[in-house]
Amino acid sequence: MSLLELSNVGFSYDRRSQTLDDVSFTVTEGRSVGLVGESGSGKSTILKLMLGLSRQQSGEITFEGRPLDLSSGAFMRDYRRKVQAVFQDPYSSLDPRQKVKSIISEPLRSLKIPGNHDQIVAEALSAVGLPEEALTRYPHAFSGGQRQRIAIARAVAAQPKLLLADEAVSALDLSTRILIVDLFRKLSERMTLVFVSHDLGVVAALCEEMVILEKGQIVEAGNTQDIIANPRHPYTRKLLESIPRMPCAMK
Ligand SMILES: Nc1ncnc2c1ncn2[C@@H]1O[C@H](COP(=O)(O)OP(=O)(O)OP(=O)(O)O)[C@@H](O)[C@H]1O
Repeated sequence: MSLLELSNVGFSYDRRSQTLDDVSFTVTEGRSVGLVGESGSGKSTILKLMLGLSRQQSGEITFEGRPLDLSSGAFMRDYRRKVQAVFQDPYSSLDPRQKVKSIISEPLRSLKIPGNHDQIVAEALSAVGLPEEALTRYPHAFSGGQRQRIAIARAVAAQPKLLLADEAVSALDLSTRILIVDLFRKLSERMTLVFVSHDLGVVAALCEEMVILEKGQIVEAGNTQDIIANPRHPYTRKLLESIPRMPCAMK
């Protein structure tokens, strides 16, 4: 079943240059998708549109068959519950004045999610592999990798259907990156993952499908193994040649 679908999406920040041009792809429920491209190719812009933070100038984005209705508070509340995101920088994405328990439970409060929040937070913490003692500490007491685990726990606490990750392992050192990629892989068994990265190696190790973006246009999309085995576009071949060796070994 199609969970999220972009159809002929066009977007420009200044109307002089086209940031996204006729972008179409489908995120199928249960199938992890990697969005790959070099810096400036438009990956974060796609994510921004997917999150409803900006509106495309042409084309359509649908979730569960319904167009995103950014003007409807009720639609967006429901959407935010179902679609959560993790970003690149685990240092700036967590409020330093709040304890971990409050950080992870924030979406539960703001989205008015019913149930025992303490229990939901404990489950989210355990899902990301952090001990219970973490709840009473502040973000500064944690390493970059642990902070990213806290950000992931916050994103999964509301049990979203779709988890969007924007360069979520790029700021981490290599050994930590491998552990966090592994965590995303485990989570992708429970929810659909869209993983944005400039690193095709990480995406190839993690995602069942890939969308390759060059200068705001999709140049290739499909099953990851097929694309790796038989890249059709020169840009895909170029990205494949630049794969660092270690992330490939994670498979
Ligand atoms: N707020 C903005 N205002 C104007 N132009 C922008 C803005 N944000 C991004 N851009 C431009 O849009 C293009 C796509 O940027 P985007 O951040 O989506 O790419 P990206 O593939 O995610 O790159 P990176 O990995 O470096 O973030 C770039 O040319 C960028 O300079």
